[in-house]
Formats: sequence, C-alpha cells, structure tokens
Amino acid sequence: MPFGKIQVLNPLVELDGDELTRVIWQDIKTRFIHPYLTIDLKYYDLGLPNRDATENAVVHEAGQAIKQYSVGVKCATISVDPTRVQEYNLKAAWPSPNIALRAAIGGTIFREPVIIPSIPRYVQGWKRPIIIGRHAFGDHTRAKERVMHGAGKLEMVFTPKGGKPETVEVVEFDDDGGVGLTMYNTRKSITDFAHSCFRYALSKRLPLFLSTKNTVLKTYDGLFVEIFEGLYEGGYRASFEDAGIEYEHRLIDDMVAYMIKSEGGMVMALKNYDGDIQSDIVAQGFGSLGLMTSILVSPDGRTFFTEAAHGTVTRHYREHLKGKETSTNPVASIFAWTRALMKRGELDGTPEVIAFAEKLEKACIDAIEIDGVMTKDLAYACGREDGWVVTRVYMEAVEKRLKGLLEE
Ligand SMILES: NC(=O)C1=CN([C@@H]2O[C@H](COP(=O)(O)OP(=O)(O)OC[C@H]3O[C@@H](n4cnc5c(N)ncnc54)[C@H](OP(=O)(O)O)[C@@H]3O)[C@@H](O)[C@H]2O)C=CC1
Ligand SMILES: O=C(O)CCC(=O)C(=O)O
Ligand SMILES: [Mn+2]
Repeated sequence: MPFGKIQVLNPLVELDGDELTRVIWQDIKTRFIHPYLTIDLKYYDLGLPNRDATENAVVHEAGQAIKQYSVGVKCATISVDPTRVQEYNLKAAWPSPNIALRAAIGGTIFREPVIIPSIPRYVQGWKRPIIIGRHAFGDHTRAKERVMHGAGKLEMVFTPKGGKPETVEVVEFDDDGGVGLTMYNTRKSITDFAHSCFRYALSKRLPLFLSTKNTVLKTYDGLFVEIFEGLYEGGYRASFEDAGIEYEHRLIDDMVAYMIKSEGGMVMALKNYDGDIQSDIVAQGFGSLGLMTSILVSPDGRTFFTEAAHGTVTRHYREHLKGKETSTNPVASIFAWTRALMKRGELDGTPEVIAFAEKLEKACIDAIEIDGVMTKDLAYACGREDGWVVTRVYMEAVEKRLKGLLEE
C-alpha cells in the first residue's frame, strides 16, 4: 500500500459507551482508526457496567482528561431510568454522563446535519444546513425536583451573600400534593453561550436566531434575551452587518414554524431543553438521526468534544442481542471521530490528520451518493423500502472507498 500510518501528535480522549453504538464504535476503530493512524487514545469506558463499578468516578476522570488534552470523542451512553436500574442491577440510578461532561467543559453544543444530496429531505424545502447551538449548561439538566406528598407550601428562597433570605411563594398544595422543581442558569454561562453563538454564526456566515418563550418566562428567558441583545448591540452588530447577516430573537413557537417553511441556512441558539428536541427534529427532517453531528465547544474555544446526536439505539440493540444483523446508520458515530481528528489536527498543526478525516467523511458520503449503498433509515427516506444493507455491508463499502481515496 503506497501509504504509511499517519502520526497523530497529541492524545485523543476516547469515551466508550453502550449498546448498539458501542458495537459500532469498536468496528469504527478496527476498520478506520487503528489501520491508518498512530494515535494515543486515552480510553475511558463510560459503558454503564463500568460507570456502576467505578461509582461514576470514570465520568469525572474522563471530563478532566478532555480538559487536559483539549479534544475528546464520545460514544452514546445509556441515561439511566428506573428500568435500567433493574436491567443492569445497578448500585444507584447514576446521573446522565452527558450532563456531568457538559458541565465540566461548559460552552455550547453545535449540531449540524450531514447533507447528502441524493437523500431527499423529509422537509422538502430545506436546501441549506440548519445548525442548532444548544446551551450545554443548567436549566432542566441541573434542576432539583421532588414529589410533595400531601398539603403544604412550596417556596423558593434566595439568600444573598451576607443578606437576609428572600422568599418567593410558589404554590400552596392541597391534600393531594403534587410535583415541583427549581432550575437555574448563571449569567456567566448564558453570556458564554451567547458569545459562542455569535462567533459560530459569523464563522459560518449564517444568520443567528435566539429562540425562547420570554412572553411566558418573562424573567428567566428574559435574561437570555437581554444578554444576547446587549452583546449584539454592544459589539457584534457591526461584524454581522459586514458579513451581511442578521441577529434576531424569535418566540420558540414562531421559530419552529418558520424553520419548517424556510430553506434552512441559519444558526438557532436554543436553551438546553429546546436544543435537545430541536436537534432530533432537524436531524430527522434532513433524513435521519444517524446523520446529525454534534460538537461541544468550550467558552474559550479551546476544548472540544464530539459525539453523535443520537442515543445508543436500544431498539436495534435488542435485535442484535437476538443474533440479527441490524441496519443502523454509523455515519454520525464516524463523524464524531472525523470531527475530533480534525480538531486534533488543527490544534497540533498536522494537515495530514485533517486530510485523512476529510477523506473518511468523503468515503462515507460517496458510498451512499455514488455506490447507492445505505442503511435502512436512508433507504426509507429515499422511498426504497428494500434498497438497504446491514451496517456491516455499508461499513465495507466505506472501507473500500476510503482505501481508494487514500491511494489517489
Ligand atoms: N448523547 C447520548 O449519549 C445520548 C444518549 N441517549 C440514550 O440512549 C438510549 C436510547 O435512547 P432512544 O430514546 O432509543 O434514542 P436513540 O436516538 O438511541 O434512538 C431512537 C430511534 O431513532 C432511530 N435512530 C437513532 N439513531 C439511529 C441510527 N444511527 N441509525 C438508524 N436509526 C437510528 C431508531 O429508530 P427505529 O427504531 O425506528 O429504527 C431508534 O430506535 C437511552 O438510554 C437514552 O437516554 C439518547 C440520546 C443521546
Ligand atoms: O443526557 C441525556 O440523558 C440525553 C442526551 C441527549 O438526548 C442529547 O444529547 O441529545
Ligand atoms: Mn437528545
């Protein structure tokens, strides 16, 4: 082969995961990483059995490692609910690792679909990318919640440093009780979020929309709007005008309707929960959850971690456990690796690593676009209900394409 292994200068932090994505992850490394790269992978096993064995310590160690080495790549992981506690006989209902990792690094998750021209969009009018800038900190992921059994008063208390408690009465429950939660965000985190969204929109030369429900959450969402407006008027407006793009706040219901009828071509800054939901809507609208990339960028723009936006694909894993080969789309998981390698290459000043990652992405797309080899999700989007292959066959097609591209 007229090609030697490429040296990746600095370590990449690898976070392994669960279920079907764990199976695909191993296959990606065997086919596309180890044969071509000399790379120091700092491996953390975030699979649920190991999170349980280490009492979740492995998640915190992985977060520190990403901060230390600047780039991480993560496989999807199970977020525990009560059924998982039984299924895995867990010591505790461990919190979602994503929340801890995102809190450790801060910043914004940018989610962008891989656009493959021959795959028709479910939303037919979309022609250009729709990028979700999802705030990665606070709100529902940091909420404290509880069930109130019986009658009583629910209050929210803020005690200013050195001052007296200030109480907001929330509700007086009757004998049936109910549920309640408090959630929060910080001015610093919202400000960091706003800066990264303004910078990202400028780098892509796409208009930026912040979307909230500030007509209802006048104070909470109101602070997001105020901070974005302040930064825009205080500095970004001039650069936006020079770039021929605009910033605008829109109510979330207006925004989703506009998004569907638009041609795409925008960055949407969304609160944590809205961004989670909207990224799957956009992914499916462009063809499949298996095509949505995801990168977390720290507030200082120096730490990154990449993943697929989808989960561990449990329904397919159940089939895999029965010994059946599944047709699960590996593209977003492969792109987690390529986007991490591109960042590693940028930080290390190694264009050959970036070029390898670009070729691997092209191989994924060419296998679909030119060879017509695709997994079930994409074949269905094309209206070809029997024109699909199992994951292994698609991976083989990508491997063949990659070898060809590397030999050019
Ligand atoms: N970042 C992370 O680590 C995330 C973790 N999760 C966790 O993952 C687990 C499973 O979550 P679940 O709700 O099933 O969500 P998933 O995103 O894993 O899957 C939902 C459905 O979407 C389709 N799908 C998703 N990815 C692909 C793909 N690559 N190729 C083809 N089809 C795909 C499948 O539909 P169909 O069955 O119709 O083929 C699948 O059953 C949960 O524990 C959840 O908490 C969820 C999201 C993110
Ligand atoms: O952390 C979780 O539990 C879910 C994560 C998720 O859905 C996402 O990142 O899109
Ligand atoms: Mn999600």
